[in-house]
Amino acid sequence: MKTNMAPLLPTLHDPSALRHFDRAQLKQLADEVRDCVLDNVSRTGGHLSSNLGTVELTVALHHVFNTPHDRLVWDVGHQTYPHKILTGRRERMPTLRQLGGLSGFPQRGESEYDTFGTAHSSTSISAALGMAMAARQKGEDRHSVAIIGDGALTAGMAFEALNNAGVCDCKLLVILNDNDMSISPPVGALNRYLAQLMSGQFYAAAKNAGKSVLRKAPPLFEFAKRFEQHAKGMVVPATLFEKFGFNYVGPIDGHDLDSLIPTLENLKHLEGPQFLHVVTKKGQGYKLAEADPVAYHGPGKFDPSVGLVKPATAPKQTFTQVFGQWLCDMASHDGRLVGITPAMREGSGMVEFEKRFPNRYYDVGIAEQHAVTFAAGLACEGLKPVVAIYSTFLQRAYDQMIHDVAIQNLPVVFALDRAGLVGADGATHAGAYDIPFMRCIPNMSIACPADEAECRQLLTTAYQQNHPVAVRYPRGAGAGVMPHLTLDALPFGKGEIRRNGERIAILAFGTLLHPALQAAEALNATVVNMRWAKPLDVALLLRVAASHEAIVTVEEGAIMGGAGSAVTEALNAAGVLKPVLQLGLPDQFIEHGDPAKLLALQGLDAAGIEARIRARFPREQRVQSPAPSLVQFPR
Ligand SMILES: Cc1ncc(C[n+]2csc(CCOP(=O)(O)OP(=O)(O)O)c2C)c(N)n1
Ligand SMILES: CC(=O)[C@@H](O)[C@H](O)COP(=O)(O)O
Ligand SMILES: [Mg+2]
Repeated sequence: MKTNMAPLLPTLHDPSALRHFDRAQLKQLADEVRDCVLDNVSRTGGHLSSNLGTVELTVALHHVFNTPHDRLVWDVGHQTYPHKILTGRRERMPTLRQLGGLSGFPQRGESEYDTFGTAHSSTSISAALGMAMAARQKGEDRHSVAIIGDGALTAGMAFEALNNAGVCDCKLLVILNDNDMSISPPVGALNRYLAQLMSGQFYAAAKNAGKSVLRKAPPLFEFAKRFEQHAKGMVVPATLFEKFGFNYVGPIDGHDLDSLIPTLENLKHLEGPQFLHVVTKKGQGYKLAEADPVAYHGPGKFDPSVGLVKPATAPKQTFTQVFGQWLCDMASHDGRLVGITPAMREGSGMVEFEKRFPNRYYDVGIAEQHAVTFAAGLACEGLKPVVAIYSTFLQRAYDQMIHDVAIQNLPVVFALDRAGLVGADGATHAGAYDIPFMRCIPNMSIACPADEAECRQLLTTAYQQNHPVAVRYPRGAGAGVMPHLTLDALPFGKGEIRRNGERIAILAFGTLLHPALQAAEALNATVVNMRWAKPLDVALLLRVAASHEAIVTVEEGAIMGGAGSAVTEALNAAGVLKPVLQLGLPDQFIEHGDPAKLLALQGLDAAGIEARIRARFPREQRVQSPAPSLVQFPR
């Protein structure tokens, strides 16, 4: 709805003013916020369709609640651009997800309105419950509101929190933002249940019961009656959430401020845990995103008047695509293969696999822990599960990896996408820790392909093993070494010398082999493509160590406990005294920005690797090995 009123956003520096806006002003404000989201995301790229869907909800929340005193906890946080725009960050929106700019997610350090840092899903109810109980314990009068999507609600963690919250006496409101979408169409029994809640049949059966429940809460009953008359919203009891101990209200139209605002106002005055079911549309207000919310979930830059267009020249093949093709080829070859994704079908390159092998494809929802144990069960019965999972999301399933897969030594392949820095999503999504956290697990192996061709070969090698193996590869494209479409493997646990030089041997794990090779040209160093962080090719390492003055290890992962640490451990164990320079990601979180720039800032591009080696091992000085008397080796 466009009006002739002067724009409201430019003079709105925090949400306190909008608390006094009338309904017409709030509607105008929502329109302005939506335009602002579309305009900015089309210039920066980012999570578009989820944000277009939360505009009215955000306006209503900041209108009704006394933020930041009242706590809004957004789940995932990829839908918080309207919240950022309304909380003093509108002018910084052009910097979104860029180096030094606004984060794409809530961050406590960015604004006092960002009450809880997020980006991994399904944490909001736990965090909001913690805040609500803290308020109670401290005698503070405040509301805590968790806003969680229907996709995020599929995670076990969300249900752990509901289970706890339902018996807690505190001011907690959980808002389910139900747009009937995850990144891809939602899956599972919960989705079916939510669809039932929405169905006329359920509503008809529940309406009378709803009235009797609501009579105990007169103001809510009054507006419920009004909604019925106007057929705008409805109030029904819902067995599942009520059985968890919540007072369930909804479903209501999450784009209708006339429904949202009085509902929230009334809920504010009810005692005990409250659950509001709000129905929204992903992409609301931008026709192209409404029609294709998957494509507009996280687009790059685009012209809003045209929409997303196919690039004129085919872009370089990504590691994700290499994996997707390999998965289909291996599935054609071996009927035992099953593919599992925890809600990341597109991001993990499994769209084609689902089409071609629907009975061997499992999207288990945002449920990484379940995905891994489910794979273990499949493997017990002789199937060959491939779990495609982002490195950062595997963190959720650490115990499952140890307890259910590794201890039982089950042949599960982990296709670990987004290993290393991911760029615009920042620290929460960086695949920085997988080598350290997997390397210490007995029975696990870890392959680190240096390019696309090796990625395919090492996936085959991993698949041939009779124990768990992870193959880690980064976001996007690599050196452009395209695979042959055969299913040939590389030797298990073996590296290769890629360049013979003198003095310094650079041991590269993964795609940083290529900048390492460039650096080595200038240094005349030896370069080894190690390929495996575990098992380490110790024979090759010792051979190289014997013929060089110093070792440099390079990896796109945390230095502490990483592949470089494996090298120093192996040298120590063999009683070899050799200086080792470990290059990788430092002991700090690396924020969002262009991935190449971020790597350069960490000294992990060719120039940085060369400079750091020169600084540590100047050519004019002969490299000294550590004094043997200082080190005791066990016999
Ligand atoms: C633990 C975890 N797994 C996977 C993801 C990737 N992810 C981000 S948003 C999303 C879908 C969320 O759906 P929903 O909560 O319904 O929000 P919507 O985008 O529909 O608003 C997924 C799977 C994540 N952020 N965290
Ligand atoms: C919010 C979230 O977790 C996802 O949407 C993520 O941003 C996707 O990342 P990719 O673009 O690397 O698939
Ligand atoms: Mg959703």
